[in-house]
Amino acid sequence: MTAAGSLPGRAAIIDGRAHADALGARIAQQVQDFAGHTGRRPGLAVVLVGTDPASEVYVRSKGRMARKLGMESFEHVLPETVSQADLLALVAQLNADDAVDGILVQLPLPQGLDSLAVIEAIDPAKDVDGLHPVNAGYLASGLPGLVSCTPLGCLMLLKESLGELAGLDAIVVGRSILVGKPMAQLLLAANCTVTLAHSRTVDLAGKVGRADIVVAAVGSAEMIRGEWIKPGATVIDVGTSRVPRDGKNHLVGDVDFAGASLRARAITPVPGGVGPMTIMTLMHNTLIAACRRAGLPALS
Ligand SMILES: Nc1nc(=O)c2c([nH]1)NC[C@@H]1CN(c3ccc(C(=O)N[C@@H](CCC(=O)O)C(=O)O)cc3)C=[N+]21
Repeated sequence: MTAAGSLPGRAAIIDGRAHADALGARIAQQVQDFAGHTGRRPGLAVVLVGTDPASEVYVRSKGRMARKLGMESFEHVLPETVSQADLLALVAQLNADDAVDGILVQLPLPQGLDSLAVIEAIDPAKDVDGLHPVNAGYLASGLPGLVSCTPLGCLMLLKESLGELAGLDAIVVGRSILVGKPMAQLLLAANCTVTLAHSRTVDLAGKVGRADIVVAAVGSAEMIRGEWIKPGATVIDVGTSRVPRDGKNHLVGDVDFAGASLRARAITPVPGGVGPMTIMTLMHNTLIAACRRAGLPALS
C-alpha cells in the first residue's frame, strides 16, 4: 500500500464481499426451494476460450461459487484456435440442453472470433450475462429480462448504501455493452438523472464533480481523480487493473481511492467491492433464469 493509501479516509467503505455473502445465503436457500419443486438443480454453463490466466481464475471462481450454492456447474474450455463455427455449435448444444439454465461466454474472446455473433447465438432466456440484444432491449424498455451482472451488482450496492436513488445526479464513466450502457439504463430506471461519459467527453472532471453518484467503468487505472469527486458523493469503482507497484502486482480500480475517500460519503474498494458482487449476481441471474424456464414464480 502507498503512503497516501494508508491514510484513513472519511468515506464509509462499501463492503462488496459482505453484501455478496448475504445475497449468496439467500440464493442458496432458494436453490434448495427450486430443487424441491423441480427435482433438479439450476445449471450454469461457463465457456472459456483460450488460456488467459485472469479469465481462468474468474471462470474457476464462478464454477466454484455455483457449486457452493448448490447449483450445477458445467465448464467448457476451448482452445484459442477454436473456429467460430465450433464455438457456435457449442452454444447451440447448450441452448438445447435442458439441464443448462444459464450460459456465460467469458469475454474478451481471442482475436478472430466474433463475440457479438456468439452472444446473439445464446438463447436470451439463458443469457445470464444480459448481453443479448433482446435483453438489452428489455432493459431499455423497462421489461423484465436478464440484466448484466456487474451493473446489477453496482445497483444493489448503491441501494444498500443510499436507499432511495430517485432525483440523484449520477454519472457513469465508460459506455461498454457489458457495464456502462446497462448501468446507465438501471440508474435511469431508478429515477436518477444520468450522464453517460466516455473517451470523447469534454470536461470529465467538471461533470464528475456535479454527480451524487459516480460509477467508474473505464478500465484505466486510477484515472478518476479524488479531487474531482463532489463532497458527499457515493463512488462505485468497477475497474480492476493490475499495476506493478513496490515490486508487486497490485489490483487497483478506475478511481484514485485514497483521494476519493477523503471527499466521498461512501466508496467501494478494489478488491472487495464490485468484483465479489459480480459473481454473486451471476448466481442470482442463473436462479432467475432457472425459475422462469421451470415456470416458477420469480423468487424475491
Ligand atoms: N462474459 C463475461 N462476463 C463477465 O462478467 C466478465 C467477463 N466476461 N470477463 C471478465 C470480467 C471480469 N469479471 C470479474 C469478476 C469478478 C471479479 C472479482 O471477484 N474480483 C475480486 C478480486 C479478484 C482478484 O484478486 O483478482 C475483487 O474485486 O474483490 C473481478 C472481475 C467478470 N467479467
